[in-house]
Amino acid sequence: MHGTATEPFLYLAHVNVARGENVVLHDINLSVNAGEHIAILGPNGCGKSTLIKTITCECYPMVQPETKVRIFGRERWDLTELKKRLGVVSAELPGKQTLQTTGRDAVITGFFSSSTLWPNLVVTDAMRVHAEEVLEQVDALEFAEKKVGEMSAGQQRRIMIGRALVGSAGMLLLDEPSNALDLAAQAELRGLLRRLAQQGTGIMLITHHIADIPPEIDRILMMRDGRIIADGAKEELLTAERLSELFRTEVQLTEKDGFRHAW
Ligand SMILES: Nc1ncnc2c1ncn2[C@@H]1O[C@H](COP(=O)(O)OP(=O)(O)OP(=O)(O)O)[C@@H](O)[C@H]1O
Repeated sequence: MHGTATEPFLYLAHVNVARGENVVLHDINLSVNAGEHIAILGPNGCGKSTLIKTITCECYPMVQPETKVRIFGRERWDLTELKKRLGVVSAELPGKQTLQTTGRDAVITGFFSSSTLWPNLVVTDAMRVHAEEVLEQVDALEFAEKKVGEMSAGQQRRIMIGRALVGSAGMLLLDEPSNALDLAAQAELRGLLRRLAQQGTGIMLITHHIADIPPEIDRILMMRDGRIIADGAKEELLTAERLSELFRTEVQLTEKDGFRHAW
C-alpha cells in the first residue's frame, strides 16, 4: 500500500496551516503514492477541506524550516500548471460561467483549468478526442450538448469528474462529491468511482457518507481537530468502534457487497 514502485503523488511533512486567526492543521505528515485509493474521514471542521486546499495551493502552510510540501515530486509549482494536473471535484462548479457552458466544453475546460471555454483558448484536435473518450468514460455522452446549468446535479457531477480527469495525472481529489445528489445519482456516482478506481485512477475522497466509499478504497485517514489521528488499512479503521471514537457518538456499521453503511 505504501510501496515505492509508483511515482509519489504527495509528500507533506510537518505542515501547519492557519486560516484567519487560527491554526487549523497541526503537524500534518502524509505520503501518498500515485494510484492510491484513500478516504478522509472526520467531524465537521476537522480540516479535511483545508488539507485538500493545501494540496491545491489554495491554503499555504506556515513557513517553518521543517515543513515540506512536495506534489508530484516538486516543491515549486506554477499554480495554473498544478491546477491542470490535479483533478479536483467538489460539489461546487468552477465558476458561474460554467452554467452556460455545454457539458462537452466544460470537460475540455479541464485542460485549461478554466470555468468556460474562453475564445482565446486554443483547443487542439487531440484535446477534443481525449474529451470525447472521457465523456464516454463518465457516461455523459448522452447529455454532452446540454448546458451545465440545465443538467441535474448528478449529471453535473459526472461532467465535473470528466473535467477533472482530462488534464489530471491520474489522481482525483473529491471533496464531498455526493452532496446534493438524490439516491439514484449517489448510486451512479458510487458506480463511477468504482470503475475509475478499477481502471487505475487514484482517488482521495472526503466524505461524510461511509456508503460512498467504494470497496477499492483500502486506506483511511482519520482527522480530528486539525490532526491526522489515524492513517492505515480500511480493514482496521473502518469499524464501528473506530468510527464511534472518531465522531464521539455511537456508530453502527453494516456491510453489503463490499460497501459499508454507517448510522
Ligand atoms: N475561509 C476560512 N476562514 C477562516 N477559517 C476557516 C475558513 N474555512 C474554514 N475555516 C476553519 O478551518 C477549520 C477547518 O475547516 P475545514 O473546512 O477544512 O473542515 P472540514 O473538515 O472540511 O469540515 P466539513 O466537514 O464541515 O466540510 C474550521 O475550524 C473552519 O471553521
